[in-house]
Amino acid sequence: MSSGFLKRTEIEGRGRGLVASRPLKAGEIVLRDSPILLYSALPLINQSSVYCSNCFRTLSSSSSSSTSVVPCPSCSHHHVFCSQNCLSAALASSHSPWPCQALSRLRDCAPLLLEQPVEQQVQARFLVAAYHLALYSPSQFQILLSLEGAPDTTTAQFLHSLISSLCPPPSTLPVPFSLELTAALLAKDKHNAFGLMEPCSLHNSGQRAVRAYGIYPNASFFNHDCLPNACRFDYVDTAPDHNTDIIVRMIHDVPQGREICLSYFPVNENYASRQRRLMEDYGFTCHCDRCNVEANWSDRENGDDEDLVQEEEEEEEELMDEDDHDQMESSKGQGDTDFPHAYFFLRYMCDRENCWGTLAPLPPKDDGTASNIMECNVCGNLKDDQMTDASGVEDEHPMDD
Ligand SMILES: C[S@@+](CC[C@H](N)C(=O)[O-])C[C@H]1O[C@@H](n2cnc3c(N)ncnc32)[C@H](O)[C@@H]1O
Repeated sequence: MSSGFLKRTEIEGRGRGLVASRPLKAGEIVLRDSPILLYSALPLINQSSVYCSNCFRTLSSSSSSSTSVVPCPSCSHHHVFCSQNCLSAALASSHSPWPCQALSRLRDCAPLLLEQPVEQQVQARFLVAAYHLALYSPSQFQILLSLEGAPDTTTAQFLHSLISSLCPPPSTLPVPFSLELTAALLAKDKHNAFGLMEPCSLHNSGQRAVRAYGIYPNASFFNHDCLPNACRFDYVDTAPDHNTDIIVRMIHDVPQGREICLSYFPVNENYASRQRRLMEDYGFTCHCDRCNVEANWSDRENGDDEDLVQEEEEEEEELMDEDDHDQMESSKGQGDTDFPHAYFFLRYMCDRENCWGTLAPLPPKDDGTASNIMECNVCGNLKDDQMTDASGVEDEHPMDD
């Protein structure tokens, strides 16, 4: 991929990545990407459908309980749509006869699958969607196969045998249906899927679930950094069209040639939790600047002293606690180059309770000056950037160069 903003290149120890083709400004939109594949993140059987099965918009509470919701004529309440248009679009693509029947068979004839954690049921949904993509758009299926992710046939065995016995893809599949292919697909999904979150208002606790997952052909090349310089936004419920596109905006200025990275999860997690997650979910050890600093913190501050961690406190421990913040404060005195994240947290982390979203400025104004309005990529909150003056001129800060 090469655009006016980003160039794809090989990066030592990280595979392919995206670097700035020219100096990039805070707030600039560097990528707008449409999914090649979208699938629900809900269990196979869920009583009340909250989202349209085509566009994944939230069904309004009035429409979800009334006749204005349009059900699939074959599987009825299992797949409902926000409009006749969405139903027609789905019947001609993602919810055509084979995926509709395959999901029905998995729901009705695989009691063992329904006993598995939701994660595995969602993987079954992904496989149906991926095999359907092979039938429906072989070229996009090839793009999916070209993404990063090494197959693991052991973990794929259970789902592969279910699909081959209950709902094998039609013989017109352009690639041989095999355990190896199923394993490869699951690996692509694990390393590359982006979650489209449910609306913030559904949960006050800050624990937001994912409503759907998408595979985005260009955004899949962003590598991870625990102090990202860009973040992604989605507007599933508010965008008038292409509502499942994701938009990546710069958090702050970066020079030409700098790698552009996202954080694969909220930036407030502590070192031990981040490293665990990156290894388990993405198969790598992070050596970013923030990790290099935090690797030298004591075990206690990093949250990996098992004697101190009670089972029931685990979730809380995964977030940065007061000790971490004390470490930040003391390290800050050693110079900003040793510890840029105190500045990052202050300026770019949403301060709304339990949000933990990242803030990026709105796109620059027409005359090129930076916007002083910051938008949170989780709760959508807009706030004035205290560190940009009214004319859009920013304070000098350590993350620009
Ligand atoms: C979404 S893909 C990113 C693009 C990928 N590098 C590629 O070549 O297609 C995620 C995978 O990239 C690699 N990766 C991402 N960030 C990394 C980092 N900071 N250090 C090492 N590897 C990284 C890991 O293999 C991870 O599973």
